[in-house]
Amino acid sequence: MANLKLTNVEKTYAGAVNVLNNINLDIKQGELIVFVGPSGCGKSTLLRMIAGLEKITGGTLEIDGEMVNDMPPAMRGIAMVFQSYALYPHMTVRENMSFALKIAKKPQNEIDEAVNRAATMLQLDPYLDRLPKALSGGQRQRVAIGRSIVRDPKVYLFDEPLSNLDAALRVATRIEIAQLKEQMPESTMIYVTHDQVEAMTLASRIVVLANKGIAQVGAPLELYERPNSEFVAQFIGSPSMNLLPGEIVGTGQQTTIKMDRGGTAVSDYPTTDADMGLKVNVGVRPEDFLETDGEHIFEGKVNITEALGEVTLLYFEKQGDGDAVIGKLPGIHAELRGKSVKLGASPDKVHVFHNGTSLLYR
Ligand SMILES: Nc1ncnc2c1ncn2[C@@H]1O[C@H](COP(=O)(O)OP(=O)(O)OP(=O)(O)O)[C@@H](O)[C@H]1O
Repeated sequence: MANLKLTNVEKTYAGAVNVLNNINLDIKQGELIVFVGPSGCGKSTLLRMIAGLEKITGGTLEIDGEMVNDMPPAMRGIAMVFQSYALYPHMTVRENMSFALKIAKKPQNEIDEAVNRAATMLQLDPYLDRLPKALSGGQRQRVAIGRSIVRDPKVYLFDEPLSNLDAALRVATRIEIAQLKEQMPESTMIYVTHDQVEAMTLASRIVVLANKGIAQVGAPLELYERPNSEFVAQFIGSPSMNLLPGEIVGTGQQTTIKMDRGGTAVSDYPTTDADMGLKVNVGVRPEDFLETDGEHIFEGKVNITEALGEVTLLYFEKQGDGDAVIGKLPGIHAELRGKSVKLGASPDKVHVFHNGTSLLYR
């Protein structure tokens, strides 16, 4: 099992298309690292460079201290699970899972043992003699994962493994992957996804990629609670964090912000005298808004309500050229539609950004 170290990794595709720069990342044995970011930011490119399927055009990749930039994929001890499963259609589940070990000329008893162990881990025992076409999408993906487990790789790479599954199967398979990780605490995994919930629930650390580089790396709740920029703040969490313009009018351990559209926000972000008058964006997650009669951060008319059962989403009438504000209140609040509502938030839930950067990370 393995530690990975990426130092100043860079990717420029043929034709001088530069897609990644200055990627510095230490991945420790046993971590499950999730790469997230907008479409086209280079998540798959980075994963494929680690796998050896794509040339690293600058910087170094080390696995357990050894530079592997020019090492062929098969020598890296890496197994990759693809979104498309890539199973052999004419082979049974057992044959699919045995294939790599057969090619490596392992003794039959060793192959059987590895396949049976992986099948049990993935609850595939009843399907070992079936062909892939006789399996559900979730079962096929489990076979694809099983095929990598039998090889006992140093590093598992997952490229959006659940994106071909329907919503219910996604959840079930996500939980299976979490359980699998628990059964293999020593294994290092890197996982690419578009799905927020997968990133939040599976990752030991999330790497947010944007603008050809790493925007922030941290534990899921660290990114949720202390995003370093408006970009990360709005990328992590759904619906996105609201950003509302204002000006700093009080500094110290707590910061007071006069909101451009009326009201006042108080944040636990500390500031100094030098910050007086600074133009900022106040960030509040929809779920952190509280209805208030007192001092409000935002006041607006509710255009639409969406009752999801446990919560109601409030979509406010758009004000100025900013994004429409969204609130998420516990319970059912259809009665708020068309009403004017005042919202506040606890100071520990009020984020403050200047020029896109969090005041905590200046
Ligand atoms: N072979 C290639 N030649 C040139 N450019 C490429 C090549 N492959 C990918 N790119 C470009 O590199 C960038 C990153 O692509 P990549 O597939 O890594 O992004 P991604 O974050 O995985 O995207 P998505 O979330 O949409 O899958 C894109 O702008 C893409 O057009």
